[in-house]
Amino acid sequence: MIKTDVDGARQFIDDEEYTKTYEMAENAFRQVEQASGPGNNWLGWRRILKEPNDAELERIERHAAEIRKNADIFIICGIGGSYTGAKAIIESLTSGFEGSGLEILYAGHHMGGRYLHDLMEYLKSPREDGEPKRVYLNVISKSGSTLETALAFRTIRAWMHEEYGDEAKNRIVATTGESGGVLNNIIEEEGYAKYVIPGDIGGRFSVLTPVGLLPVAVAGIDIQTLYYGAVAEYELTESDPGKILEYATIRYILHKNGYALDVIGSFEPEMMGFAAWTQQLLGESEGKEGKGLFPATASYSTDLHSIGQMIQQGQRNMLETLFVIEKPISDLKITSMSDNTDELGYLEGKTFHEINHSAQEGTVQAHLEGGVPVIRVILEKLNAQQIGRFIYFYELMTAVYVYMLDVNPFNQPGVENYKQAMYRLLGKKD
Ligand SMILES: O=P(O)(O)OC[C@H]1O[C@H](O)[C@H](O)[C@@H](O)[C@@H]1O
Repeated sequence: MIKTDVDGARQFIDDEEYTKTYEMAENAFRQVEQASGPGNNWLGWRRILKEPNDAELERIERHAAEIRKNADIFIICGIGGSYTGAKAIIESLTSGFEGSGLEILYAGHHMGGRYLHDLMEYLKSPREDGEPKRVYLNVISKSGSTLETALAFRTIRAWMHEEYGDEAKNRIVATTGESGGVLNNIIEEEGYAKYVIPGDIGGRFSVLTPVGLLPVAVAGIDIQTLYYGAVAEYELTESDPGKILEYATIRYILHKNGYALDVIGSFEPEMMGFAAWTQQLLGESEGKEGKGLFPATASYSTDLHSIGQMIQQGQRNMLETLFVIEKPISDLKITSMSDNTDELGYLEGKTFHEINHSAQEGTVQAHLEGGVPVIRVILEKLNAQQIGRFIYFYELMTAVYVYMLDVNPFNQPGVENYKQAMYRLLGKKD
């Protein structure tokens, strides 16, 4: 179960307003449950947990094991919902310092030429033993036409075909919509392996489809445990959505009362990928029709030394969401020393977890005193099961809360505007 601690936000909310608004949250949940709200053909993220596709999970596991055996580098080529979730899971559950074994790299998430140039140089450079690097590529795009992803894919696959010849087609895997889109034409022509993103699941809700599951399995994470964690949270919240409704109610009231920003962060750097994932999930879902809380992110305690000042004493229009991990991720202790020149002797014997926890508690106290409502979303442990639960928890909370705003959570019409202007400048026909 994902737990929440909303005491730090409730003190900013009137009881009567809370009770009245909670009924709205119940109605919004019913809209999700009965598929009766706007965008009701985009609820596949619930369907896949109600009826898990074990055959697909097994296919992904088999394929990932083969890639892990043969690859030096696995490139995740996608943007937005087509990479944020996989990146968040991988960063939360694997160490960044493995140093050997399979390396996971990212492409197609921006159009910086230097990054892609340097990535290509790195791919082309030999391994330490002088052998060429064995590169695998997973291009992920629901529409199959997103420019950032398509350009990086063109660059990398052209090189892979040159480098590996016919073998390239066994090293390139495509994850896209069932049909249509340029990517499907390429897959057909080249014979790449394909995974389908179901038509009723939008990008930012797609992490528990092959979009996220294949890269995560390639990273060595147990996707069965992850997936069934989400299933367990789905089942729990179907019969008891109380925590979700409480959270959505509070967010709705704060929004209505003029709050403009939700600063989403964690004292665990491992959770910052999820701050980015949540940022897209909430931002593209609620930021329409002049509504929505801007989802900002803050990484603690790092950012206490920069925007912490603003959170404490800037304009009073922000709430804060903290992702908390209850059980220590590490038991690393403060180093004992014979002298106390650095004056840190008073911390000897304590773990970093204890100190980080005190920093968190102190920050929450200070922010509450400074007038910032704080919501804590709590995972018991940092493991695949809890991460699966966390993903569904946020997907459902987002849908419920955005229905309360009387907004369709599942489209993103505003994203098209920059694309049209950009394509005009680039001289794209039609
Ligand atoms: O998977 P794709 O079709 O390439 O889309 C990738 C991303 O870009 C779009 O512009 C949307 O704003 C996002 O919601 C989406 O996740």
